[in-house]
Amino acid sequence: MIIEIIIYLFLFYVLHNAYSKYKKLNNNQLSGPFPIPILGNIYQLSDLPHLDLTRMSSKYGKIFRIYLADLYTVIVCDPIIVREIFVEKFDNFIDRPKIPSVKHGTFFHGTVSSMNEDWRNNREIVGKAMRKTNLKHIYELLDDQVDLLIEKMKLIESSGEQFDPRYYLTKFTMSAMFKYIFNEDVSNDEDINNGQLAKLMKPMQKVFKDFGTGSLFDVLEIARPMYFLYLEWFTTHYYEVINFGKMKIFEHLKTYNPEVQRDLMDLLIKEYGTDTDDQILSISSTVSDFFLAGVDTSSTTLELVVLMLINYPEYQEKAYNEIKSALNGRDKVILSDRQSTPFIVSLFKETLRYKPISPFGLPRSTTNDIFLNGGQFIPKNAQILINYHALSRNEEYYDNPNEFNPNRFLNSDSNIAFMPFSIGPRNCVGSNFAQDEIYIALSNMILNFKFKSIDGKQVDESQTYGLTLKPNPFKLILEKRK
Ligand code: HEM
Repeated sequence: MIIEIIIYLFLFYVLHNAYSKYKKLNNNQLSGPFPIPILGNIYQLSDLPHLDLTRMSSKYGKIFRIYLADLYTVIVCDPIIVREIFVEKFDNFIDRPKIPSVKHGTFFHGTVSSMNEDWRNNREIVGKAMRKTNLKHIYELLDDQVDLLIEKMKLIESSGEQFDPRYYLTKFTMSAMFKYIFNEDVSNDEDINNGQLAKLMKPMQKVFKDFGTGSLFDVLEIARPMYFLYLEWFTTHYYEVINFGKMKIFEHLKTYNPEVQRDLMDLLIKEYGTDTDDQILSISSTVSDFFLAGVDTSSTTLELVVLMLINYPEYQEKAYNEIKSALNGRDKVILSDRQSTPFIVSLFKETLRYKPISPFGLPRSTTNDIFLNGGQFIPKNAQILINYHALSRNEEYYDNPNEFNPNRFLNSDSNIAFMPFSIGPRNCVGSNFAQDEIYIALSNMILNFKFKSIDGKQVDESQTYGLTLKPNPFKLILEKRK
C-alpha cells in the first residue's frame, strides 16, 4: 500500500513537472531545445556547457531558453540584447537567482548576492568606499606587490627551477587584495598553502569547487529547502570565509580611528557601522565577495596571457620591444606607462576575448514578466546567463573570431561585443582595480623575462569548466631578459 502511494505521488510529481515545462507561457515565448521532465535540458549539456550553448544558439537564435532542471534559464548570445537588458531595462534584471547557493552564508548581504533595494544601497556604499580609497595608495600597493613577484621570479630563474604560474600569480593577486582590504603585507616566503593566506585560500578553493560546477539541488525546486539546510548544516567553507572577514573587522576595530583611512576595511566600517549583527554581516560578506570575485579572476587572466605568450612568441617579442622602448632606459613599468604601451593593453584584451575566464559571468534574475524590444517574452524569476564565449566568437562583430590576434584591439579600441566585466549599473565593481593589477604585473613580467614551454612544444590551451575557465596546470621556463 505504501509503495503504491509512493508510486502515485511520484507519477503525479513527474506529470506536474512536465506540465510546468510544456505549458505555453505566451505567444512570444522563447524557443529552445526540448526539455524532459525533472532534468529539463541538463542531459544535453556536457562538461563544457558554454560550448554546447554556443552551438545551440546557431539553431535557436541570439536569445533562447533552456531548463536547468526546473529553472527557466535564458541564454543571451548577442551584445545588443545584453545592452537592452543590462542597461536599458536594467531595473527588471537587477537581481540574482534566489537559489540556496546564493542565499547560503551571506543571507543576501554584501555586493554579489544582495537583491534589489538592498543591492542598490550596498553598491552605493562599496562604490563610495572604493572611490575614497586613496588612489596613490592603490598604485603604491600594486607596485610593492609586483616588486615582490618579480623578485621571486628572479630567484626561481637563477636557481634553474621551473616556474608555476598558477601558484605565484594567485599569490600575487591574493597578496594585493590583502593589502587593499586589510593593509597587511604578506611576506615573500609565505606559502599560500600555509600561514595567514592559507586560512582564507583553503576555504575559498572549496567554495569555488562547490560553486564552479553548480548543483542540481539548486535548480530542482522540490529539493531546494533541504539543500539549503544541508548547506547551512554541513558545509562550513563559506562560513570560514565570512568568519575570516568578521575576525578582521574586530581586529581593525581595536585600532580604528574614523579620521584615518588605512584601507578598504576602515572605509566599510565607517560606511556600514558595526553596531548590529546585520552591519557586521554586510561588511564580512563584502570582504568575502572581493576575495571570491577578485582573486581567481585576475590570476587566471594573467595565467592565460602568459600561456598565450608562450604559444605565440612573435607577440611576446612585440610586447617586449614595445615596453622596452616606452621605458627609454628605465627598469620598471608604472601604471602611467599604459598610454604608451597599447599593444600590451590589446594583448590583455584579446586574451579576455579569446579565452573568456568567466563563462557566464554571474547569473541575474528577472523581477517581473517582460517583453524585449524584439517582442520576445521573458517570465518573472527567469535566470539570465550571458554566454561570453558566444559573444567573443561572433563573426558579426569580429573578423576571424577563432584566431588569436592581439592586433585587433590596436586600431579599434572598443567593440560592442567586448564586455568581459559586463555592462550597466551592476557590472563588475572591481574592473578598474583588475585592469590596473593585470597591466602592472604583466608588463613588468614581460620586461624582465622571456617565457618558454618546458619541452619546446605548445602549451595545451584547453580550459576546464568551473567558476573560472582555467587552463590545465602547466609550468614554464623563465629566461632573464638582458
Ligand atoms: C579579470 C578580472 C575580472 C573579471 C573578468 C570580472 C568579471 C566580472 C563579471 C562578468 C561580473 C558580473 C557582473 C554582472 O552581474 O553583470 C563581476 C561582478 C563582480 N566583480 Fe568582477 N571581474 C574581475 C575582477 C574583479 C576584481 C579584481 C574585483 C574586486 C576588486 C571584482 C569584484 C566584483 C564584484 C564585487 C562583483 C559583483 C558586482 C555586483 O553584484 O554589483 N571583480 N565581475
